[in-house]
Formats: sequence, C-alpha cells, structure tokens
Amino acid sequence: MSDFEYQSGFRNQFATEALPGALPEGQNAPQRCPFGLYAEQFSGSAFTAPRSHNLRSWLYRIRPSAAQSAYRPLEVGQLSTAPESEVAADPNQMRWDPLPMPQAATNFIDGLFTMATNGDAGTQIGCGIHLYTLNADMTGSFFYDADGELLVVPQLGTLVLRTEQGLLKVAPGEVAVLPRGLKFQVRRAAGTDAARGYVCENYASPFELPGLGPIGANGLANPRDFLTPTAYYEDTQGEFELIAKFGGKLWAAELDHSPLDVVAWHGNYAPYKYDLARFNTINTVSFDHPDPSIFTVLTSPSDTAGMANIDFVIFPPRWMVAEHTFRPPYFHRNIMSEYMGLIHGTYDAKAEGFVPGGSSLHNCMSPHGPDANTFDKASSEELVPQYQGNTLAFMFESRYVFNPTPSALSAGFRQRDYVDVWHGLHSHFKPDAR
Ligand SMILES: O=C(O)/C=C/C(=O)CC(=O)CC(=O)O
Ligand SMILES: [Fe+2]
Repeated sequence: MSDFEYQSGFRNQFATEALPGALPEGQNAPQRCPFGLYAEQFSGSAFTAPRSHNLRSWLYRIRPSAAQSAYRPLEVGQLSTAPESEVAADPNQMRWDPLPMPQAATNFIDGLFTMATNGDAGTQIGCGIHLYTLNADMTGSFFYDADGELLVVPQLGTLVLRTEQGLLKVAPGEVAVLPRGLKFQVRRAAGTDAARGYVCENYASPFELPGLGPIGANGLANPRDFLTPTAYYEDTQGEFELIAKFGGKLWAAELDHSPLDVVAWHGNYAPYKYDLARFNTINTVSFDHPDPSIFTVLTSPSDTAGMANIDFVIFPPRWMVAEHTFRPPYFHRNIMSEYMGLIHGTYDAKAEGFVPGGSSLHNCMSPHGPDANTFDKASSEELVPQYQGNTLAFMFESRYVFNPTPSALSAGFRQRDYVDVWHGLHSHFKPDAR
C-alpha cells in the first residue's frame, strides 16, 4: 500500500479514519470519544460564515493541541517581519534569477525568503510571497501559520508534506494548499536532494474555485482533481519544537510528542493538492489573445466582487491557433499587480531572462508586455497552429500593490537591467503606409 492515499473533490465533507471506529458516530463531541481520543474543532471560517463558505473539521487526536508549552519569540531569518521591514511600494518593473540553492543544511522554514508582501496579516488582507530552497528535512520541528493559508508551488524537487490531516507528496507541476493553522513538516521525497519553489501566504479569504460563467459546468480546474489526504497518525514521544508564524513573526513552543497524532477527522477544512496538468485549458479558436483570467486555477476573493485578493493563474502547455493575431501577451497596464514565476520551459512574452525558478513583478499600472525580441518575432511569424509544449508559468495577481522586501530589492540575484528588455521597441510608425 502506498504511503499516500487521497480523497477526491474540492472542499467536500470528507470523513477519514486511520483506525477503524475512531470517528464518533452521529455527533462531533461525545462525552468520551472512541479509543480515548480527544475531540478538537479546527476552523477556517467564522462559525457564522455563510454555509457555502463555512470551513471546519473535527479532529480526533491523541492529545489536544493545547497540550504544549508557552510560546517564545524566535529569530526570523530571511522571513520578512511584515509590516515594519516593508519598503514603500515601487513602480519599477522587477525581475529576479532563481534564489541560489543553500550550501549549509537548510530546511523548509530556514530557507523561506520573503520577496514581497501586500495588505496586512493582522487585518487578514493581502498576502506574502516567499521563495523556498531546502536541502534538509524537518525532523524535530513542526510549523503552522496563523497569518495565512499557504499555496506551495514546487519548482524543483518533490516534497512530502506531513500534516496533521495526512501525508501529501507534491512534485513540480503540482501545487498544494495548506490551510491556515494546520501543523505540518516538510521533508524531501525519495530521490530529491534539494528543492526549490514558491509560496503564496494568503492572509485573507481561503482559495476557492473561480465561477465559470458562460463556460458552463465544466472546465478550468475541475473539483474532482483536487486531492485531500486520508488520516495518518504517529504516536511518538520525544522533544519537538512547534514553530508558529503569528503577526509576521516566528514563535516556538515545546511539545513532548509529535503533533501528527490525529487518528481520524471529518470536515471540509483540510489540505489538498492539485496536478496542474489536469487544468482544462480554454483559449481562443478564432483571433486575439484572451485576458489571462481565463487561466485562473484558484481565487481568493476580496470584499469587492471581481477584485481578487489573489488570483492564482497558470500558463500551461496549450495550442496557439489564433488567426491574424499578435499571439503573445499584449502590452498592458493594469489595476491588478502581478507577481510571476516559472516552473519550467519558457514564457511566451519573454524570449530570454525569465528562467525557471525566477520571478518578475509588475505592480499596479506599471507598463509591461513582450520584450523586443518577442515582439519582432511574433509580428512576422507564420500563423500556423503551434503547440506550445515546453512551458509552465504562473501568476499571483492581486488588487493590492506588492511591496518588495528590502532583501528582495538588494538581492544579488535581482536583474537590475530588467527594464532594458523593452528598449529595443522602436517606432514603426509610417503615416503614409497602412
Ligand atoms: O499571458 C497573458 O495573457 C498575460 C499575462 C500577464 O499579464 C503576465 C505578465 O505580464 C508577465 C510578463 O509578461 O512577463
Ligand atoms: Fe501582465
């Protein structure tokens, strides 16, 4: 039997037990739970949230989470202590090479590097964008994030996410979402020495599937392709550290047992993973380049309809068939701010310089689009159907302006000449020749 077993569906009312009979029957909090377990509710929405957005699970565990020491502040490392360390927003288009791989032993938490944040974790608006590089497993430590839900986008190396609610294996090309508050540790899957990727720490409304409007009942990311783990527990005593991110800072508490002691659980608040290759990509079969919203995988809405706190958008392998069209992304300026990453291959707006593991930032109303080489090629190429197979880019797009961190601004891996990619775009204007 594989170590990894999943239940299919997006935010279903799942029910899973690692020990048959561990889930109470017909109620959540019996006077005494089966097998002497403790009942604990784990909530991701206010109790009074509308039923469609009400998120909670009931965990049946060996010890309640409250059985831990007091918290003490912990050194923050490369993680931004939002908001004090934020610099003012910057309208410059920015691009970065990949974060260099670590030399010394570095686990997932040690290796987090904050690139940009917006909004504010305390008031639950906006997000933090982090990179991770790691070459070591978390063994004696566990982590939870009170500031936000974590969308993990591996770019290199396969991760094993050992969570309270079960085990997930996540490879490049897949993404995982770990709900706010979930305790977990990150290890490397067999065959992975080092790993690298992106994390969107969503301070606000949890990710949900976008509405499909006239697309209909099917398409884009389909609910059945989301996978939530089955219950897994270990009954391990020892000295463990529980690291929490709370209020932009790290804290630590001591545990005398592994917190992965949930024997059974039921509910709709749980981690999940999704294989981006399952995305049912919809695009033009006539002319013009559609807006990237057609590629939305998950959305975190804000209080204003249509203005996402964050949209998670991908640019997957797809056919390009548009006739009499400039096929790459058009030049544009948006109210939404865009943070991009590349998982593999090349992105169609950039002939070079935007590499796997790299990042770019185009803030509110800062102009951008294809580089000069891409413009020249796409303006004259023969418009035969073309399969764009070697590509997987993504975007964290937000209504809130991103503030790059001082460490991202001063990083050695920042491309300080990025704006030059548009310098070769000269005038072709000939008023007497249409
Ligand atoms: O593909 C699209 O339709 C639009 C995508 C974007 O807006 C992303 C960028 O603007 C990043 C970039 O060009 O580097
Ligand atoms: Fe853009």
